[in-house]
Amino acid sequence: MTHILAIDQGTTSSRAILFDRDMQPVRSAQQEFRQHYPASGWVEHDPEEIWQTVRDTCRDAAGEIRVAAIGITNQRETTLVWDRATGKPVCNAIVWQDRRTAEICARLKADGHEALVTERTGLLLDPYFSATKLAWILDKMDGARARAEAGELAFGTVDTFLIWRLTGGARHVTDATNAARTMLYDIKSGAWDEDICDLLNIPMSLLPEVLDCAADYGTTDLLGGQVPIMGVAGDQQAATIGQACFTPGMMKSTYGTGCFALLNTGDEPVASSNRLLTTIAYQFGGKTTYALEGSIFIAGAAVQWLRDGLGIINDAAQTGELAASADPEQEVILVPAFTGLGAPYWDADCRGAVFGLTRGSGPKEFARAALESVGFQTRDLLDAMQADMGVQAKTVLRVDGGMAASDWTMQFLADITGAPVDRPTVLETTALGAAWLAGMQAGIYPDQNGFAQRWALDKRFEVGMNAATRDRRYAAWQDAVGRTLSRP
Ligand SMILES: Nc1ncnc2c1ncn2[C@@H]1O[C@H](COP(=O)(O)OP(=O)(O)O)[C@@H](O)[C@H]1O
Ligand SMILES: O=P(O)(O)OC[C@H](O)CO
Repeated sequence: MTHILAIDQGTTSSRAILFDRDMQPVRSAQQEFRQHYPASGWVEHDPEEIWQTVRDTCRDAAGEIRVAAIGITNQRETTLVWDRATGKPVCNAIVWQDRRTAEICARLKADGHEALVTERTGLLLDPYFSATKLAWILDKMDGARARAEAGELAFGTVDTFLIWRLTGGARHVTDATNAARTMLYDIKSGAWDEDICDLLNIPMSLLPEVLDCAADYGTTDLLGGQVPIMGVAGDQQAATIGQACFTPGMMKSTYGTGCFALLNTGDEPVASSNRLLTTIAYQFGGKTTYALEGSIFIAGAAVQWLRDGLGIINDAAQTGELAASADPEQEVILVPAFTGLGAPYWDADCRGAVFGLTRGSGPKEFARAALESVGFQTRDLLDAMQADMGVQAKTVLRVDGGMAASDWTMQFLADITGAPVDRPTVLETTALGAAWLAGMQAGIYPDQNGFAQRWALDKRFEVGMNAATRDRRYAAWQDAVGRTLSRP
């Protein structure tokens, strides 16, 4: 038995990818599931659909092959609460993109609590993170608080929920990277924070045990026999691992529904002065490595909007060609604040805007504006990282995720950031990271150095745009954002 199964439970789909002894993906299965938008700014997933799609894709990907170990990576922050006796969720999962707790966050900020939260968790007081979503569930779901106080309920991010289901309720666990995204976890001491739990009235009995990224997470009979779960990391941290960003100063950016850039900062957490997040990159053998993270809520989702909202493309892959044929004289700018803006603005209330429209603006210009918005937003993050870290930040950017397949977008990214962009041969780095954690723990895959040496370049995008054009275009973006923010 030398195959490793990686579960990648993402925002729009669940994937299972089988890796062979040489860490090559050999089989995969993917299922999309429904997005529920019950009110403006609300986003939910049905936990049973998450579970069913994971279960089915795992069985499809594994087929008859006997799996040595399972690694799990997942959309982070998304919040679930379930009954310990029945495993039944008390309500839909509240997704990371959901802004329903903006008011709770505003109130906590007004009461002066943000400094403590940031000091302990490395995060900002924003609805993005699990803590206020969990508080909302306890407050709003009938009887939830009483049941929580009686010890009947369990909280978890998606990894925890999946492990609970996979192990038949035997394990209530998470890993340090997922814990770091709850806004309830002290990333320096490595423990749940009593003060923040008190502040939000969250009983600590709800919280899972926190383990290293490579550890014993229990076993599952899902694939027949008993298969151990041996690796867990939030998807952006798994991508950081999969991109082998193990040295301080190395940085990756993943382009899926959203975009998340992580810069390895080594053994010490770096507090950001530029509204980035301080987070855990990974934890091995009880030793924590930290990262600075910039989180953008809308990247590939802007392309989905071109397809599903505007109907100007049938397939994401058409966008690059359309953008390439856009009128070079027009400079349409899309600020895709569909669910507010993330780093470095953290404006939950603003909504998207388009600038620079003329009578000649059409699908091509919209397509280009959507792809460019991803580059502009990444530049915002890299500038913030540079300001926090000095010159170290503007090294090469390693990219991955579905949208990294777009050459046009990656070239614009290099042009507008002024830094080369490296795309590896394996774009499924998130799943690779999870597979490596499990395979390494199982003694099948190489150690950290051996794994890093296997990273292989597909294509480097060199900077092509001249500095004057770059500065002018970026200034136009900053102006457009300034006019979009709810509190300029
Ligand atoms: N060739 C492409 N050009 C532009 N965008 C693309 C391309 N291929 C995929 N995408 C976008 O990438 C996203 C899918 O990436 P993926 O990593 O699967 O996302 P997630 O894990 O968030 O579901 C979608 O939003 C899609 O619109
Ligand atoms: O599902 P993705 O790949 O868009 O990632 C979601 C992130 O983990 C949210 O923080």
